[in-house]
Amino acid sequence: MHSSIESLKASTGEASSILATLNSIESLKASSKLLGLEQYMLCNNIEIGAPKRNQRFPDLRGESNRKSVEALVKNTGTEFLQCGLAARIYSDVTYGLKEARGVHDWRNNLIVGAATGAVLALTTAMDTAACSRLCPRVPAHFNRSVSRFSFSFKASSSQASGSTTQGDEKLLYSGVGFLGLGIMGSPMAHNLLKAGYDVTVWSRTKSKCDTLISLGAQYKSSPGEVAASCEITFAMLADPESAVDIACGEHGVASGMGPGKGYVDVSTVDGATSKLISARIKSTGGLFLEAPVSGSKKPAEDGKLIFLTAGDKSLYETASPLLDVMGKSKFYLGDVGNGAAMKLVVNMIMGSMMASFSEGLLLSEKLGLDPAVLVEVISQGAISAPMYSVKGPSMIQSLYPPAFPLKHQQKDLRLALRLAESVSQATPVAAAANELYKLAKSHGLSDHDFSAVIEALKARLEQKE
Ligand SMILES: NC(=O)C1=CN([C@@H]2O[C@H](COP(=O)(O)OP(=O)(O)OC[C@H]3O[C@@H](n4cnc5c(N)ncnc54)[C@H](OP(=O)(O)O)[C@@H]3O)[C@@H](O)[C@H]2O)C=CC1
Ligand SMILES: O=CCCC(=O)O
Repeated sequence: MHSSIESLKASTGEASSILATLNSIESLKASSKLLGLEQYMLCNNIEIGAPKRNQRFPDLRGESNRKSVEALVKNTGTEFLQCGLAARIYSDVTYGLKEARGVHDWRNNLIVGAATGAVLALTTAMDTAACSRLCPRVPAHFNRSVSRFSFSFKASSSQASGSTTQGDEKLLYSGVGFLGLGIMGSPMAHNLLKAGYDVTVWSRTKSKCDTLISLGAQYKSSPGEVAASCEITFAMLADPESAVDIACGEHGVASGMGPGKGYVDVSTVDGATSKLISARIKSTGGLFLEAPVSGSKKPAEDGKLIFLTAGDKSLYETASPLLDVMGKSKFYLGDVGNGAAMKLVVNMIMGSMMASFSEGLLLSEKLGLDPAVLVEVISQGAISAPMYSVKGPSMIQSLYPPAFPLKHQQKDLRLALRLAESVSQATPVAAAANELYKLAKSHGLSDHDFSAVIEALKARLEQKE
């Protein structure tokens, strides 16, 4: 009788200790869910666990910049929170067990270890499910999820061994295509590669792909093949003609598109061209986003472009992490055509500014003023713009290394003037500037930087003298 009472007491003690443990687990589950931290991070594309292989140690690769420092702070914060959560679970369950059982022995340690692991696994699984519900348009492999802790270790070991085998990391990357590796396309694709994405490239001139291939990019022999092998394909092409040809022509992007795929055209074209491409892409079941960029060669290299996007909002959301790798900001402007229009208005202003600046530099010289001092004066006043400080010194030396080719600036002015005409607005300043760029082209300056427009003015002045 006595022994059965003792064994009943013992089993009651065990039961209450298990109950206390379960209560601790429940309260911790609730508090971690209330915090919602992991879910917030997932839905905002903040890395959970260790950074991706190719994103680690940017300072060692000489790529340290504002973004890498931010990423470092975010990752450190995340890992700090995860450690904090584990520590709290451990201490709460230890306390609960000790209170319930009145002793602290190896059994407590065993139960505490199991409970901590179980709660972390459970909250991870619940967060993943919740985020899938909250972010339904983000494809599964963009969700940094599954077993984060085991992933962290796998990522670490692949970094440590320097292996190019991606293993589970492949789950996290989407195949990203990039077409058109000119002045802008090359650094943009390079930044995607550096960020760890699985990039496939194509350019009309195959040799333009060589550097990126040597850095790990894949190559396909047509735009259609790139689109077929990638979930999202970007294109950075010269003008409306090449943009249409590459998207809709034989072996073009559309031939490789289909449901679940997206095409993002970052070239500067007019709205009508963009709409035509959009219709063709959408006829395949794919999604389309126009996303012309503000910013030139250096911002492209630094990942500081400004995206002016319009089109399928869901593609905008899916592509956002990629845009964030290549740019410092992005605007979503609604229907296809609005991104193109915004870009053309911006470049119309820029073309006129550069023509006016050129006129001022030549006039200051003629008046016996030092144009270098003019550049300095401008840089300190209300009309200061980075463009004047960056281009002014080389213009004074008659040097025009191409960052933004003059032929593209003239193309943008031509398209902007047509756009203004479509709404019956007079644009006399832009029209005059356009004439100067046309003149510069006729002097063989198409492939020089657009600041070479000053040479057209010089030629005109010489003619008059
Ligand atoms: N440079 C700048 O500062 C900026 C440019 N832009 C815009 O970005 C786009 C690209 O500019 P950028 O990189 O400077 O120009 P580039 O002239 O350096 O590159 C143009 C790209 O288009 C490709 N291309 C040209 N014609 C054809 C064709 N018929 N068929 C297939 N491909 C073709 C070229 O291929 P390949 O070389 O392989 O032959 C190259 O990859 C333009 O629309 C421009 O207006 C926008 C913002 C800034
Ligand atoms: O389209 C070219 C834009 C260049 C720039 O924004 O500096």
